[in-house]
Amino acid sequence: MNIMENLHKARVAAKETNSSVLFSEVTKIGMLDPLSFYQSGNESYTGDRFFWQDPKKETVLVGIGKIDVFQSSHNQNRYNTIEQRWEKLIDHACIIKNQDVPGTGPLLFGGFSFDSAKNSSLLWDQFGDHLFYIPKYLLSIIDGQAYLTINALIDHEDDLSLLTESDKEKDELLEKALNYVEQPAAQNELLEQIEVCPEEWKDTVQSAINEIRTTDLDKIVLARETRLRFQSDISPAPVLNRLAREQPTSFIFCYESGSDYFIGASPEQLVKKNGTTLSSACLAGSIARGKTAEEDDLLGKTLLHDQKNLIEHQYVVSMIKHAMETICRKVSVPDGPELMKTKHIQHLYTPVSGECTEDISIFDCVEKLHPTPAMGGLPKEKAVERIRELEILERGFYASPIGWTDGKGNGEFAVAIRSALVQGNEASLFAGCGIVEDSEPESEYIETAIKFKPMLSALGGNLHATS
Ligand SMILES: C=C(O[C@H]1C=CC=C(C(=O)O)[C@@H]1O)C(=O)O
Ligand SMILES: [Mg+2]
Repeated sequence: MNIMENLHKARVAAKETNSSVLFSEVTKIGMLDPLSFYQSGNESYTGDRFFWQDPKKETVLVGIGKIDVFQSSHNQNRYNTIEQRWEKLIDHACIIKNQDVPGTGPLLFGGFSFDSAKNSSLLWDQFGDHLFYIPKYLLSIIDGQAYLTINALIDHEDDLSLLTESDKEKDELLEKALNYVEQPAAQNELLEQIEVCPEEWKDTVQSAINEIRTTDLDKIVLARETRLRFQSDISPAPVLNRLAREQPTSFIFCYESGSDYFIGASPEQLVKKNGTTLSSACLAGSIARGKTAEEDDLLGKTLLHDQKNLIEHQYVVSMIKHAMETICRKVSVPDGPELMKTKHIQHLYTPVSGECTEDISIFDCVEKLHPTPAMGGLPKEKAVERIRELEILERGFYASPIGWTDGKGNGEFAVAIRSALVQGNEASLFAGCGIVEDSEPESEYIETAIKFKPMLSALGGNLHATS
């Protein structure tokens, strides 16, 4: 069946179902630099793009344009609402592809705010409670092979020549990407760097420690903000470039919405779903990198045996293991943590895997897992409630699930830490840390200062002021 026949079929289906039908066509293409493709949308699609790269670079996704948006400022039942809307579209979708490769074809990309019960502020007004969109053009590089998807929503009255135009535009974007010559990024002077209320933050940490010692609260993650102001607007591509270079083992993401974008390099996976195979990661407990290999090694060994950090980590392992057991037939967790090292910091890390039952969706997994005690605390509800009351910043999408799912329900979500919200020439950076009984405000403060470094470095901020 050729494309026109398929489109015709989609239009008939739209009439029958009395709703728009998702049309998706995938083509295998030659290798393309994902950042060049991202840049090819500079002129026409700023505000409507996303970038995603997993640590192993098995899945690299670039979305340009959007054909449908799932967004709300407030929603009690957000995971289920999105899942149902996506399933309904997929059920009637008209998908043309030769091979069933995860991450190609119809795809929903986006994220949630940390806490849907927190009143949303002006800072995050472009994102809301949750924001997902289906890209118009999607470049997927899956296990080293590139694919280009065109998506469209077809109504029964649509003029099908619209798609011929999209096809032409796709070729123009590809052509631009292939000929893209990277210019050296112009120097963007940092004018101001403000740490938001550091002393108050330390006081809050101290009162949280007291609360942990005297109540049933075991752990709470408290975050703080650093605000940067530059001479001129901060473009996403050079920042992505630096993140990809400096944090190659992290999830690199950028999510544009209108005039703002949310960008980061997170070392933490929330969940990956491939068929019924699930994986998740426990990442909590931190120490600095050493200046020499010996010092680094010593710091790593210290972390692996430090009681405070092991307890901080163990709360995360127990919760994730338990959450996975509610949706999986089988869950595997190694006996003890290993080290995960990134450029600026090392963490205790325990991977978790499992086989879920057929009826479980990736949104069910996200709902069960978010927020883990690496982002919220323990007990979960109490910790989230206290974060809502104690923190002066608005987390928005910071420390929240961000990622993708495809038409088969495969997908992956990372936890959006080591991240910044960029608005014109300003950026808000966020970093938090797990407070437990034996925490000390000053060392937790230093830990958050280290966690700002990946974004400070990628944006060109001043590293010395916070180290
Ligand atoms: C909340 C953050 O880090 C979490 C992830 C790894 C280690 C953490 C810690 O040791 O406190 C945090 O739980 C952040 O980077 O903003
Ligand atoms: Mg910590």
